[in-house]
Amino acid sequence: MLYSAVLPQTTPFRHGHRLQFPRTQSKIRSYYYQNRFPPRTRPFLPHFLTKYPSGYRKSLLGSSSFDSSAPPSFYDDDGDDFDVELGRLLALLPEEMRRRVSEHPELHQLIEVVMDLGRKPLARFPSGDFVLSDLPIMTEDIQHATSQVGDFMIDNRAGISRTLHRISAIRNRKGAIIGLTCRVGRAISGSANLLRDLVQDGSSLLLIGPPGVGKTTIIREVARMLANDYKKRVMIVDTSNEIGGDGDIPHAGIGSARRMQVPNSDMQHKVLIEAVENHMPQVIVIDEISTKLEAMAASTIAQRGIQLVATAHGVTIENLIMNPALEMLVGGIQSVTLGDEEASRRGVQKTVLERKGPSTFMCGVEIISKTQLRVHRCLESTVDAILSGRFPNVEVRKMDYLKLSETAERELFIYSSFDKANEIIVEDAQDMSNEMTSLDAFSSEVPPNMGVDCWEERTPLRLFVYGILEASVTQAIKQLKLNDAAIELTENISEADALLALQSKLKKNSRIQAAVKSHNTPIYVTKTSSLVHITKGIRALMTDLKDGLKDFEPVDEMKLSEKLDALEEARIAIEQVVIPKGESIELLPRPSNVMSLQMDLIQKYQLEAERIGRESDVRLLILPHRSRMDEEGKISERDSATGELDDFVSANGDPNGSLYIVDRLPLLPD
Ligand SMILES: Nc1ncnc2c1ncn2[C@@H]1O[C@H](COP(=O)(O)OP(=O)(O)OP(=O)(O)O)[C@@H](O)[C@H]1O
Repeated sequence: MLYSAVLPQTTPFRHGHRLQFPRTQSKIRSYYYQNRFPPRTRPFLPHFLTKYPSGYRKSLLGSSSFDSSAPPSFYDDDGDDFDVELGRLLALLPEEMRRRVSEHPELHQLIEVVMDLGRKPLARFPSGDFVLSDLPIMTEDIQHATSQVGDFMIDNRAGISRTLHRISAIRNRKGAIIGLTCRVGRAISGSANLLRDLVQDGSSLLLIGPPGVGKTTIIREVARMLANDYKKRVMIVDTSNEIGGDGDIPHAGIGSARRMQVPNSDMQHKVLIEAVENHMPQVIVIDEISTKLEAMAASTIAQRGIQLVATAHGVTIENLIMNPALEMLVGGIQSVTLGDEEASRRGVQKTVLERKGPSTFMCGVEIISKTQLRVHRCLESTVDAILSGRFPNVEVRKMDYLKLSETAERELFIYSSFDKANEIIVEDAQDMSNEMTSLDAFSSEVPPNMGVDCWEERTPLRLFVYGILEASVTQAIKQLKLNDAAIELTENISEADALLALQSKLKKNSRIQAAVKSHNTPIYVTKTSSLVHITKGIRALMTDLKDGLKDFEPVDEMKLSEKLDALEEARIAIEQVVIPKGESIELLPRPSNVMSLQMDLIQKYQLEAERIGRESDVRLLILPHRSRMDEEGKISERDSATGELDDFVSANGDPNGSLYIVDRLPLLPD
């Protein structure tokens, strides 16, 4: 039964009011679910407050009416505690909003409620935003909500006692709260099962992912798993009380793991060290490492042999390598100048980037979505591979939630899947009660080196379309009967795998030409925007890129490495020679697009540079003061920014270059 269907049987769902629920019905449901699902595999059940004595129910409806004589932990594995906790978040909302959100079919997947003064309130669901009221939010609505939550700390976050919800405030310049983001927190049994083998091994794990992808939820479950299932002494350093929930008694979702609160986020690194020195933990769990000090503290802890499980914001391991505050987590990066002999033996530039030392973490996990992860079992090897322009070994692990019936019950199913040389192996969906069997099978079947294919195979081809209607492209994709996920249209040229453009339009846009040139993106042009030509173009690019992926991608990776190398060279030259010594310095010869990147960096330091040398020997000379560029420098810069398509074709039009001509249409006017 849906939560919304339960609500009409209750009295108005307001702060301080008791909810009524027919006892007989609850007994039937409890019996049904307890027999249907083994512990820890039961879904979140919509029956509301079924097993609490009525006096206790009242205490769950708002922090101000919280009854301290209530049992220390009301959370158990039945899942219905989530309904209680969701109720406490919804109690922050005015009645009309509460009713509308309660009637939403995705109530149990609710992510956040957003209330901004003078605007219509929104509920965020996985399927998108839903307007909760036609009336704008008023000051009283915000006051009503904030009066029921704990104190807002320096990070502008507050919680609701004994729940996992996070209430974040937006303030005006005078400090008054004018907006709230109310994030629903959940303890999800099974959410870390894809990592169970690594957790059990004692590996230190670094989880990275963008905001809201589910990092905290996974890390909370890892803490519980380690403490309860593997009987480890686990200490959580809980910077915003998000892992263990608000209040002094931690949420039952962390099991028997202990939790240290952090007075303010600047103190996180100190509390980390204190945790080790005072409480003899075997495992430390920490959410959101974001500063150099925190990264240093984490690396100190790892050196003491403590299993560390942590999260950081970022999308891929590469993002960490590029982040000066966090690069230490992966061992730190340094620029090394090789001797001529060594450079030619390795076939690389004289200056290369290398990992400085051991990584703080054994494994890295990129969280792609709530159901998909990429595991780098050996983070050090991944970093070394990225720095040297190779593809890292990576395991793709997937989990799926399947809807079982129209009653919106959910049961967790698990897939273990990976790709091996274009072959996709997906094990049968299994009931969670069999999850360990599934995982064991998975772990033993994962080949030690899965290489590039497993990474690339699942990534859709990102296409930047120029001068052609997106609707036509979508229609062409349909005509070709391609998988929906095979092509993704992107508006960001730098992340595109290919460009599909109308020839006449592309010729007129030198900015796009320069951009694709600097990213080395293959171009496909059509002479007309007819569906026939577009379809031909897409077929050609799919075939080329599929066939050429292996030859093509490593080249791009090499290019990335060269860019990193060149930028690091420029940075070191500026910071160690030009600025402190006031001397000019020549960089190594580089391709023109890489020099443009170096030039951007130099300008960020408010310095200027000249291009010197000829042909293959062109390089930048960084000047110690602001000076006018000589004519040669100006001309080269202008050329790269506004170069004609003709130049571009002559530079890239060879069969091994990045220019592809659809249906052999000539690019230049006949
Ligand atoms: N496996 C899951 N199934 C359903 N909902 C989930 C799952 N994992 C997380 N969520 C929900 O998604 C939202 C975001 O999760 P969470 O706070 O863990 O993300 P996060 O990556 O830590 O975010 P941030 O970086 O902003 O702190 C929450 O409402 C959470 O309850």
